[in-house]
Amino acid sequence: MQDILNDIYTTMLSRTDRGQVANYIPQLACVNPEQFAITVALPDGQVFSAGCAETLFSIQSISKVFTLTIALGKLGDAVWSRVGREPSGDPFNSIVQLEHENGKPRNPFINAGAIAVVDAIMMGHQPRETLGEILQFVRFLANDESIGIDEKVAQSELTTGDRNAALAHFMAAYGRMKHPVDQVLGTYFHQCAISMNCLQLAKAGMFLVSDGVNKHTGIRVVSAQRARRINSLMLMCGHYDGSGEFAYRVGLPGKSGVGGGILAVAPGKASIAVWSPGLDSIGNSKLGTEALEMLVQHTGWSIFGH
Ligand SMILES: NC(=O)CC[C@H](N)C(=O)O
Repeated sequence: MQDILNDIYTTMLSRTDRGQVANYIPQLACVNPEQFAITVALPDGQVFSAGCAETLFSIQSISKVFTLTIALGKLGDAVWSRVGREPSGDPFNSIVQLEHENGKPRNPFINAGAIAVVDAIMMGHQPRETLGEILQFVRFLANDESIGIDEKVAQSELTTGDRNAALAHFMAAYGRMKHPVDQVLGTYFHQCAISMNCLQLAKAGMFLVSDGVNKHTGIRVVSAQRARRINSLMLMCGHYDGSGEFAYRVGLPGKSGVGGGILAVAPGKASIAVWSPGLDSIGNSKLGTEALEMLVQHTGWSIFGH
């Protein structure tokens, strides 16, 4: 495995077109696009990495996997009265479907859906408490108490977050927000600003590899059925309007973020985190996707076969 990762790393180093860093969040625009990291965590406890796997980055929308998991734990199937489970085929920050579909977001991974999920898990609490809960859950998943929030990134998004504010207010107009919009948005921006490295992220994904049990800690996080369902949502919706392309090229459940990270799950085999800040036109990590494509070619881990 180490040889495969070294090979991927060397290939990625040679790439000249690395995509564009997200520039609509000024703090993310400052990140050096030359960086690349990959970590593969196996259920037997082995962890392999190449590149700067200990460098922290903004997990952004990857956090939506963790908040969905919390929401399912708190609300069970009632989550699905707040968000749907279908791919949107539209960009992550799109508003168009909301008007046609009664203010109900298509899925929990587009921005509107993730904002609705945060509103659902707040349950009358203040943003600080909800954020504490999210952070605690991520630390528990990764078995790492050092994980925190990059306040600069959160503030940067807060001051440029008109688009997300529009989504939240639009949903509120349909009576779909139970908490003040500014509180929900503040919580959402901070959850997206969680900083992790590839090592931590791969470990946090372990519970989705082995039917809901994190084999590194031996703790059951969710039921096997729930893990399977989260994986299928990641496969269908985790890369927005690029989900079909990602399934075609990589064939694994995956969730991307505009910080350039991707968490991918090879059920029964491995949890994989990749990071390269440059994005493709859809907002998914360009080299991250390429690296995962190489990895499945070498390992045969695609859920669709070799
Ligand atoms: N795709 C993403 O990672 C988007 C998350 C980002 N925080 C936003 O709301 O725009």
